[in-house]
Amino acid sequence: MADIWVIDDDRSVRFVLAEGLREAGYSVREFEGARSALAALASGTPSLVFTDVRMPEMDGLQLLDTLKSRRADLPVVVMSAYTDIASTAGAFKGGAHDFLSKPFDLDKAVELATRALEPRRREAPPAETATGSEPELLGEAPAMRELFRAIGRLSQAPLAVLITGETGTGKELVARALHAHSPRASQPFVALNTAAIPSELLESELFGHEAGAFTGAQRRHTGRFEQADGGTLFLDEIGDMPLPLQTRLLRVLAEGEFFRVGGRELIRVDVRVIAATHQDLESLVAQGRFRADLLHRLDVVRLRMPPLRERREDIPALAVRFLGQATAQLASSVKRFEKSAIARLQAHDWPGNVRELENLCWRLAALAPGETIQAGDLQQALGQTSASYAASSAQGEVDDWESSLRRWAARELASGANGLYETAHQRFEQILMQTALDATGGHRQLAAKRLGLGRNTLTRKLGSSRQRRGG
Ligand SMILES: Nc1ncnc2c1ncn2[C@@H]1O[C@H](COP(=O)(O)OP(=O)(O)OP(=O)(O)O)[C@@H](O)[C@H]1O
Repeated sequence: MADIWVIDDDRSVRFVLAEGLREAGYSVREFEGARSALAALASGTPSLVFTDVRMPEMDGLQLLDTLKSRRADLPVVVMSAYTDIASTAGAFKGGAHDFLSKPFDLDKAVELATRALEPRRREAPPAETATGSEPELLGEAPAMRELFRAIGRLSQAPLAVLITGETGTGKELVARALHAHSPRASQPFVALNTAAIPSELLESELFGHEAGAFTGAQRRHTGRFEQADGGTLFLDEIGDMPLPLQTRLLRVLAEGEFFRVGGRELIRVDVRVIAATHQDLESLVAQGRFRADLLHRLDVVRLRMPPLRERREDIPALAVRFLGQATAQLASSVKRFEKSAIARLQAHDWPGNVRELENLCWRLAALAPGETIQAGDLQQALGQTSASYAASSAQGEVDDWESSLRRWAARELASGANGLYETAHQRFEQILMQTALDATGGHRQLAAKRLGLGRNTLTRKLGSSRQRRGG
């Protein structure tokens, strides 16, 4: 009979789990710490281990390490109340069979044991240690805990992942977390928002172009695939990709090689692709707007981000975090939410999800008059943010670059950079001018008109921008 060991310093957890497993017909031994379990290894070996993480004498991840060094094929289930990605990924990295977040459902735990004791399937290859800064995904709701567990597990296998969810639910953050905890963590993470780039430029953004490949292509440009070589490419809003490009993408994903636009050199890359969408790709396939074979290739594993209104219990912690960050970064006076304000936030429906909440907190940090924020202070601000999200999905894009800019500025400031204004301003002008020129086929007068600039101003700005770039 399978012998299961349960290791936990918390007597009640140990008791409940052991009893549940015994009732299911397993023989169970209980240990209150890692040392006694290790000592018992001398006289017998378990078929499966459940271990807690935080225990006084030796922590569960260390125990996992020791157990794995002695019996690499022993399935170990790590249990913890700490379901942040660092813990779950730490467990999976250490070779855990699974991660059980506390408090757990006993039936689920028993079912997990049954599955763990089935003949072993092929496991993901061992991973290197992840490095780099970790995005902080907050969430205590069951769906988020489940998601963190999935991220921990998936980060070790280079599978394609499709992340679905409404705008602002954290899809990009999840993609970043998958990368940061993967063996590719020290390699680049490159993101491309398909919806934010004019379709005629998308191909060269993805695959790069040679100088002279088309009007406006003065010099060679490496595409995002090349930039992401060895790392992860995050393709956001994949449902907006034009069909011809879908065909090209599919081929590149299958073959791992491509030509730059206008190029003859075959480029080989090793890129893990993570795609995201707020659209229903199945219905796009049914309408003939998305290739079914591309969907299958991208959708090896699907992660669904719950909208914020489905996890209202997470709203207080998110709001407090965002308000704290915003006041710190704006160097404004410390502010806090009154209970009534938190209740008001929890009652709101958040069409713009976490991003809307984040934007609201920035607005409050900048504008709320007092040190405490009350329900009444929220009424107007909430009306404004939600109306803008509900009004049009295009607004989402505007907010998208605004929050990217904010993140960039905060990151630069945190790393001690100076002269941000000039750098950002130059990039801003350059991007606007180049995009307008591309959209008008290089016609300066028309581009100037579309931007609302005089032709001479545009020419002057283009000249100084070229000079700066040494062109
Ligand atoms: N669980 C979370 N914890 C902390 N911050 C979060 C969380 N989810 C989202 N955010 C924050 O909310 C904002 C929006 O997240 P993100 O850009 O990842 O959403 P998205 O789903 O990719 O949006 P879109 O579909 O519009 O591109 C970001 O600033 C992100 O940091």
